[in-house]
Amino acid sequence: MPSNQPTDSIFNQLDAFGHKKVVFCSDPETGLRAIIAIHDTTLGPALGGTRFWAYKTEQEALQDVLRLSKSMTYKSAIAGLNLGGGKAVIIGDSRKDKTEALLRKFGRYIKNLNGEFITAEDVGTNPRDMEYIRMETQHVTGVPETMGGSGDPAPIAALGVFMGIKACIKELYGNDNVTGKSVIVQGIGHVGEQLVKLLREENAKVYISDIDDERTRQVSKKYGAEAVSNNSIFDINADIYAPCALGSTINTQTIGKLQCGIIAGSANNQLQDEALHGQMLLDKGILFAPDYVINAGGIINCYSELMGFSKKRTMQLTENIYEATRNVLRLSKAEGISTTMAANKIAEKRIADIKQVKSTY
Ligand SMILES: NC(=O)c1ccc[n+]([C@@H]2O[C@H](COP(=O)([O-])OP(=O)(O)OC[C@H]3O[C@@H](n4cnc5c(N)ncnc54)[C@H](O)[C@@H]3O)[C@@H](O)[C@H]2O)c1
Repeated sequence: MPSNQPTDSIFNQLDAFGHKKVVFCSDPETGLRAIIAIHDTTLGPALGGTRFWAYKTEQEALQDVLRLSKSMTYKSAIAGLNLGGGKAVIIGDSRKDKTEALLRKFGRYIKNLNGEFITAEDVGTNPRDMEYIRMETQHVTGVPETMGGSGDPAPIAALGVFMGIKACIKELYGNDNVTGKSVIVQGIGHVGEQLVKLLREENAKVYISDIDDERTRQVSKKYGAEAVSNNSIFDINADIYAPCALGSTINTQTIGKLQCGIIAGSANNQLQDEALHGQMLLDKGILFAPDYVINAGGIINCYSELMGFSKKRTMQLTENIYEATRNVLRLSKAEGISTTMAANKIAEKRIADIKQVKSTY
């Protein structure tokens, strides 16, 4: 690394994360400002969602897309998919700045990558948005069922998280029964709401919190979940904390407050510092289901769509998250390492093995 570069130099950041390619998309006419990050394509094309978010700074957007795309590499690897890792962020307020022209222009940028990057929904985007992108490029999944796609991946993502929760319960309690367990679901958007539904169907006690008060009221009423304020969630004595909003909610401050035995949710990059906070959770005896292991249902849905969608196969692959989580927990226990380190080891081994396979022509 050149020594005369500031530590926040873009190139230094790319080197630190090990990215293959990062594309900056700027189109003043539509207002598009986006970053597409392709982390690794050893296992296949880089697939990852497009997040539409009002980042405070460009630096924050870059950090997010670099972190998220790297975890997509690991997510697909551990789920056994033939996909690499990528992600995109569009900078803006999804409720105000989203237009057909902006999304289609973004689609043109994806088209120019010739299949090296394939996208899908993420926070701030939905199947309708994918439909616009689809008008410009075929390299998009999660398009509506009416257009031959698999639709919203959120229910499958929630099923995967539910399987991860069950695997953790099995580890702590000896059986994987959710009934009677108490769960805090933070963020009741596309995935969070579906998770609340699955938990309530098996009679878990569910607490919910969201920055959107109206939505909290609706979901609370619909499923019989108890609404709590976002400020007080770490004061609640629940068995499980399921972060389903944005990343970095697990940090030195919140770990100090957490009273649960299990953390398992859908949000990407839940640990503010993977090594430090993974170890802190291990030391405190909190079982952490690595986010990218248990939230792989969404990517599995997208992968199925690329392979010719089969609901049955998608469900089977998603249910396998139970066993994938169990494998991570076993390795963590056997080697006395954090669950994130254990998951990374399993994912990195698969990538290294397949790189070796692909070295022969
Ligand atoms: N949608 C998928 O298929 C999928 C798949 C895998 C992982 N994920 C991840 O799961 C998380 C949720 O995804 P989603 O599709 O449900 O997004 P979403 O935008 O539908 O929902 C996010 C919810 O979190 C709420 N929220 C935002 N900040 C909050 C805060 N500080 N505290 C409490 N609530 C807050 C929002 O109001 C919203 O209701 C994201 O991190 C996403 O990357 C989603």
